[in-house]
Amino acid sequence: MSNAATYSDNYLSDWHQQAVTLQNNINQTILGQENIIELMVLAIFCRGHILLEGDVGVGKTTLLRAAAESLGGDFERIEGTIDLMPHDLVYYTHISSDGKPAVSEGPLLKHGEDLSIFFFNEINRARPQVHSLLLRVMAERSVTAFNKTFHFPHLQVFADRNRIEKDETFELPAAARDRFMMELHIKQPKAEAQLKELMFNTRYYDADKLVDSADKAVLPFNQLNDIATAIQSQIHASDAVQDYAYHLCQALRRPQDYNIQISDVDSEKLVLGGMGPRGISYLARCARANAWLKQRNNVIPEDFHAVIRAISKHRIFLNPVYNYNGEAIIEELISGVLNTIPSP
Ligand SMILES: Nc1ncnc2c1ncn2[C@@H]1O[C@H](COP(=O)(O)OP(=O)(O)OP(=O)(O)O)[C@@H](O)[C@H]1O
Repeated sequence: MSNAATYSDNYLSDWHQQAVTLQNNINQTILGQENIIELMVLAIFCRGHILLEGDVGVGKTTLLRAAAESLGGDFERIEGTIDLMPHDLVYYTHISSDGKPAVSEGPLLKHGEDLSIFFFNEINRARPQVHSLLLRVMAERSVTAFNKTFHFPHLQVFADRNRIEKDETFELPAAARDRFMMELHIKQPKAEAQLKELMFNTRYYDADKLVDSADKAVLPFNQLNDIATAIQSQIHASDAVQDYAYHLCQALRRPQDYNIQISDVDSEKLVLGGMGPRGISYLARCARANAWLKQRNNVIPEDFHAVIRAISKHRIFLNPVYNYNGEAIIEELISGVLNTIPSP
């Protein structure tokens, strides 16, 4: 299959340049996370929500703030706490300057249609009632309050959660995790030079200053929906590539049908649930966006390989007997699938 074809449409190439600028901008702020940043850029151009998870102090919040600042539009941030209630996102009550009780629009409502990024820090510290409201907002980009429906057509939710601290937290249910296009796992950089840089370069000591140093609003955020639609309609997937992607998804769901062997695991009983239609369509959309970012007008198997982990891992549910080693097994399953399904 040829992967040399490049798209000719000016609209797509102008936007490609802007996507590269966005990517470089975030990379200049955050050290050693090139792969994660590339995936975030893909999610942004597919209009997908992102959940970031990692160890403590690895720069999750700083990365999400840097991405939000670079994107432009109005930005709102909320801290997940155990006492946060759904209405705290929608309105708050206070005593106004004339001494009377008053109700004002909360973080979700106050920016109207200009709300571009809703950043939910430590999402798993918030209660399930709050998660449910957020789910609706993520799925429908709207919320009903004061007898009226408010719309946020440009909204993208970025959330993070700490991988280590699980006390007094509320795990996100499967349905909530499925609404996130990608779940990204961030680790500290491995390279000695980068770790020394993070240790000794004062630039990285103050996250506020660091985020402030990035160029702001490098994209017209309110046109992202249009470019996302154009990418999906103009980047093609041949029948052979569609077959390939179909079998990737099937094999992740039913590895036994593809004779995929995983050490010490009964493949017949391994997977309880895999990617549903939302997940597989996210996979196809991100593969198209990846082809576009690599300046091709056709999708190739490598486009699926680039995004499959970020999209499928949080959608694969194992038989509980394998949960003790779940992460390693899912990784082995994905590698097994990629090695087994023949590329067209
Ligand atoms: N890869 C990185 N690039 C730039 N700065 C980093 C990086 N990793 C950590 N830092 C710096 O470390 C500090 C902590 O970062 P941050 O608060 O974003 O981490 P976190 O993962 O969100 O922490 P927590 O787990 O407590 O929520 C900040 O000053 C940030 O600038």
